Amino acid sequence: MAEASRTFHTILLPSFSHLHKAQSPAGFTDFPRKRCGHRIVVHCSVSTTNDASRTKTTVTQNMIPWGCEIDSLENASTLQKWLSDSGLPPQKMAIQKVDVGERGLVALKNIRKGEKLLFVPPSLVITADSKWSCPEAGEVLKQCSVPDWPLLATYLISEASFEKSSRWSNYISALPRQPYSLLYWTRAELDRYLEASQIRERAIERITNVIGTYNDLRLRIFSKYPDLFPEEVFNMETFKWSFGILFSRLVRLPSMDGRVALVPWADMLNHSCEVETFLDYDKSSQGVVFTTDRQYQPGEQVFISYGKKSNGELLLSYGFVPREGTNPSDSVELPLSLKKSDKCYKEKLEALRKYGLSA
Ligand SMILES: C[S@@+](CC[C@H](N)C(=O)[O-])C[C@H]1O[C@@H](n2cnc3c(N)ncnc32)[C@H](O)[C@@H]1O
Repeated sequence: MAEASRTFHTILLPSFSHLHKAQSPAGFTDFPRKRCGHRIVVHCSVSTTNDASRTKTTVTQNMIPWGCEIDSLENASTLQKWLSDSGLPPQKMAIQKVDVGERGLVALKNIRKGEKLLFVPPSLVITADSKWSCPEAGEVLKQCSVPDWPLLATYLISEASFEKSSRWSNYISALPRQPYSLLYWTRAELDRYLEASQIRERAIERITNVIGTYNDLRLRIFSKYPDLFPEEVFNMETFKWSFGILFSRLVRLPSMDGRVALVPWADMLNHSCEVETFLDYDKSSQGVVFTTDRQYQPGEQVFISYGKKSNGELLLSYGFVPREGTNPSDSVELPLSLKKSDKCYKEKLEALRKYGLSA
């Protein structure tokens, strides 16, 4: 979440361009053309065919056959049980329906200001080094030096397609089937609702980047290994989903050298503009934690900060806008231009520089 989406531009695009140059990556052809069995296949057509090695699920266009409704608690208790069975220590919070953000973490007990909460162990955190249910697919991406963002997007789809045989199945079942994201907005909606906003251009750029990233992966990798990356599973629709999940849930952990990670449980925390605390890896307790900057009574929703972002930036990455007048970090970008032919060019330039602006 916090700050992670900024890295999409700075990390993904420059390093991904090297994939273009890598016509024949080292070891590229050495991988066995092996099929990873028992995965769900996403069909965007009406079909009822059965295949011995794969469970085929027919879905209507634009529907992802995993996850749950964004406002549903249907898989929340299974997620909580799986997390505690897998090493999450007893928590002072639980997933509940909330007024701000559909689902969120709510205090079960008194929580003091300055208390460390969560303690999600590294074994429950998804990073670019997580083990693949289909190790051959992971090997191919690593050999091709695919950067973290597209690697994680592909990993998430791959694990989702393995359903119960993936170790993350309880986590993925509790993820929204369609995250709130500008990636799902049509061009007409962007033009209409973001008409006067700089965010419109950034949203179009982001959508273009996601489409470009998927097309690059398809061209350079998926088409060469169709058994590992079948198009019924790895397609534009599933990538829109996985990037929507990453934009709205990925965190950058400063104490882990800025690594990006999906942190189950911690990613149920919603954002408040009033709160200053954020998630990080705590070396002493060896888990992802945050330290409360206020006290909470039982029944109160607990928040973190996704960063000091404007309403537009929150909409761009997380698909929501805080209530009007509640975001002290809100700002708008005003493009300024100064012509050299302007009679007061020097004075205006000086005035701009004084406030840290350039012409
Ligand atoms: C990291 S997830 C938090 C958990 C999420 N509410 C859920 O049910 O899965 C981030 C998403 O939560 C929602 N969200 C977080 N903070 C919010 C807020 N202050 N107001 C409205 N929605 C919020 C947005 O949909 C955002 O994309």
